[in-house]
Amino acid sequence: MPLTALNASSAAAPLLELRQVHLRRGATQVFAGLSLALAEPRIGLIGHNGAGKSSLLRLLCALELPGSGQVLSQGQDLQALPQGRLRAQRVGMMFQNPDDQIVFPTVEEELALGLAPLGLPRREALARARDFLAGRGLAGWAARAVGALSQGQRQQLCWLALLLAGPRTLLLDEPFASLDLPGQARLADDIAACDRQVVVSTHVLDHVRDYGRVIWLHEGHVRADGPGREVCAAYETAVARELADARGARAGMRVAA
Ligand SMILES: Nc1ncnc2c1ncn2[C@@H]1O[C@H](COP(=O)(O)OP(=O)(O)OP(=O)(O)O)[C@@H](O)[C@H]1O
Repeated sequence: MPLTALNASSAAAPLLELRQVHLRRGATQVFAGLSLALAEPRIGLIGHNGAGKSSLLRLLCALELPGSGQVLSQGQDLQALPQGRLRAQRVGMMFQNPDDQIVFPTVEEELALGLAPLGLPRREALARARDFLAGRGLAGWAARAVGALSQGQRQQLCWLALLLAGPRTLLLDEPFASLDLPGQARLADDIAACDRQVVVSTHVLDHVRDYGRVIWLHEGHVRADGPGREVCAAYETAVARELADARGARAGMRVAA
């Protein structure tokens, strides 16, 4: 689906929506009444460590269930959708740690897993996986053992698996973290060319600065929400102020001592 169509359909119901969501993880109340409608084709998520970015992504693909409130996919409660095909076609996630995502021993098998919701015979799913790799100049990867890939290569595999599976919304949790510079550029190009909704959590603001929408989470609340350039600039200003205050406080303590 072209991005323009994504935009047009967003006028009806957002692809994903949180309504008054409360979420507790362990001893931490992560969200207390968070509401968000996610309709734009590209959305960035930024904020300090522990702000709630991963928790939000996990809610959006039903890996975490809210204590109260609702997570909706095109107006339907995500929890009420049967696990498997229907849910897999709506939303998929690329994890921060590839080892949380990869389950099969070889690259082609891992890629074929993403096609399982289509109900293809195993042989055909594997053939499609190989074709997909060949189309990206990676034919030699097909039979490679996942355990013999580097961290960055495993992260790349996770992205390829999600891309091949092709849900309507792709949730990417710090997807650039282990990639070398060419890998980061390739992923950025892939995201730019992708005809799906993509939500990216990152600490590298340049990866989302040009997005139409960036959400800055702070301690489980939305601190700013708007065009990427404005929200990233506001975040950078706040971080600079925090650093200056902390340095000032340390200098004050040294003078007092
Ligand atoms: N598995 C867990 N069990 C208990 N609490 C957790 C768990 N994972 C995260 N939390 C808590 O939930 C809160 C939000 O964490 P989350 O991982 O969503 O933040 P984040 O913004 O993705 O952080 P980072 O930038 O470090 O990845 C934090 O206070 C964290 O301590």
